[in-house]
Amino acid sequence: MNTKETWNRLLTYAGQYRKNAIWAVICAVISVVASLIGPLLIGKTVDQMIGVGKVQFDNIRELLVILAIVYVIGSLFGWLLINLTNRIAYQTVYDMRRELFDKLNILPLSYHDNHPQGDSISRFVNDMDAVSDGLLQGFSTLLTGVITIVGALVFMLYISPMMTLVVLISAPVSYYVARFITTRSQQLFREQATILGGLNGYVEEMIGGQKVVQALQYEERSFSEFEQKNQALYEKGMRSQFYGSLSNPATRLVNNVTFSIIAIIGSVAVILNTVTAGELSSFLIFSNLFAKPFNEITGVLTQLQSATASSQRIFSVLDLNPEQPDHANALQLKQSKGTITFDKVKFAYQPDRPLITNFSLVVHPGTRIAIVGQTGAGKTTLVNLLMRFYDVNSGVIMIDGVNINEITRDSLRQNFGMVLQETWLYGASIRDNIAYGKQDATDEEVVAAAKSAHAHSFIKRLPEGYDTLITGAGGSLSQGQEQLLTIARVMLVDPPMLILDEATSSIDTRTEIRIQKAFQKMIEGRTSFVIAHRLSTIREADLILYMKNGDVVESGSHEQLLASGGHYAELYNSQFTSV
Ligand SMILES: Nc1ncnc2c1ncn2[C@@H]1O[C@H](COP(=O)(O)OP(=O)(O)OP(=O)(O)O)[C@@H](O)[C@H]1O
Repeated sequence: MNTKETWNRLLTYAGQYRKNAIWAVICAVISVVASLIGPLLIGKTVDQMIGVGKVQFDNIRELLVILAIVYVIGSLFGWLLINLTNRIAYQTVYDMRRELFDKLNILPLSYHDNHPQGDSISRFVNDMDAVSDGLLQGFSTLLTGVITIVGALVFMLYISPMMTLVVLISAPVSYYVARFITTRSQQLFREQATILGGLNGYVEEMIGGQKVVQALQYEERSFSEFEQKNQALYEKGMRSQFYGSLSNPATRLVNNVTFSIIAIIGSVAVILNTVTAGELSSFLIFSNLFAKPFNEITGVLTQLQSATASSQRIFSVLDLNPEQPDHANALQLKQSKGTITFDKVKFAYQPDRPLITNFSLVVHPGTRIAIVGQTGAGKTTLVNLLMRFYDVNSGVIMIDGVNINEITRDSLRQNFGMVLQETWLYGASIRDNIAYGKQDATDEEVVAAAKSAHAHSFIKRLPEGYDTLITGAGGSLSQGQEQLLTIARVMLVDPPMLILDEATSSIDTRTEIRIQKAFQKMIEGRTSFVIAHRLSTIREADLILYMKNGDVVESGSHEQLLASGGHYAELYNSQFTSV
């Protein structure tokens, strides 16, 4: 999307607030015209003081009153203009944020799998800010700037075309001096932003990995790497600020020289009676008013460029294809019986890298299935397909004999309870976290679910009990406790089928026993898929699927698979027999 298309699109958002925009233009015109009438009145006032003893006090009083009124009106409309542009900018960004959030919710999971979270967050926060700043500054500065330049030029031409010529010659000089400096400083600012980004990333990594940093005694190296980046940022920051600080004084110098030249030429013109002293005063003020917006517009251009780049990043997400919507006649899956059929399923994340090549299986209600296999074997992929986070390339997956592609995604997912290794809790009370899948749950139901999940006793010991607030990342809860809460969450919804991912990381023995008990209780009577890491879970499963390179290469009970002496037996012998 090029710059023009981007701005057209951005303005269609702002265009919804056309009424405000029209009022903003009217306010800009009035405030600028008031600021231009001011110097004319000042000139006229000066001309009322013709010489010693020849001062027209009555006229001066009248002119000064009018001048005061004009300036008050100008300020009032200037203030209204700022408020209106604020409103347009914030409403536009409000709409874009809403649309982006909505979009992130309906994008296929492949988007989230393939894009770093930080990048999506940055589009949400930094890019939105850049757009809002661009609109805010761009709109008012460009509008008032352009009207001021045109207005001041007209008034200057009216007073003295010759002096106007001098101003017109100096304006480009001032503009190019400013541009020369800002181009250099912008380049440095960009480099500074890149270094800053790197530094942020580094600090984020180091804070996130503090445990590992300390465990591997990486602190000193980490500090010296930080020091290097910090030093680079300091140097670049100083240089960019140095260049940035040159722009204003340099252009002011050019403007002051012009001002002096005009003053000299103007004084001669006054002596020669071609202009009055008052007109010269007006002209000098106009020449200042004329030069000012050039600098401001140059400054705003950078902001507009950054707003353009940010809008493009936002629009590129908004333009992505959302998840294929449900079929118009898609069925609502009520309470499933729990029969699942995979029939000749083929799937690949990337067309040129086939993963699941031909998978068929019939799972009867209440079957406990353990999925085992090396890392990257495709265990999570199987889950992704069951939940329709991804759709199969060919073949079908059926639930109670119905193709899952013919079922609404919401009702399909409601039939599965999922407990993953990476627990997800959000910033709310423990009660709200448990009730996340059933908003209207009563307190009794929440407590009952927590009890079934063996979470009640630890929750009760917390000072605030069920009202304990969870901070974003789980706060002070242990990993095992977090998992118990997610189990309680699933218990509350009471789905007919389950997908569980057993934690591989070490959890204290007592919590681990609790989790196992909770898992066992949850699994009772339900069709369940467990990505299994514990021997007990695997042994107790009705069916073990051994996956390798995306395919199920062996399936059967523990005894059957051991007896066949294949991959599973090898895994069992290498991992579990020594325990
Ligand atoms: N979103 C994705 N896009 C592309 N390739 C992917 C994606 N997710 C997984 N893969 C690839 O598919 C293969 C199977 O991955 P999967 O996550 O299913 O393995 P897994 O058995 O669950 O592994 P682990 O035990 O480590 O979690 C891997 O080679 C992985 O790199």
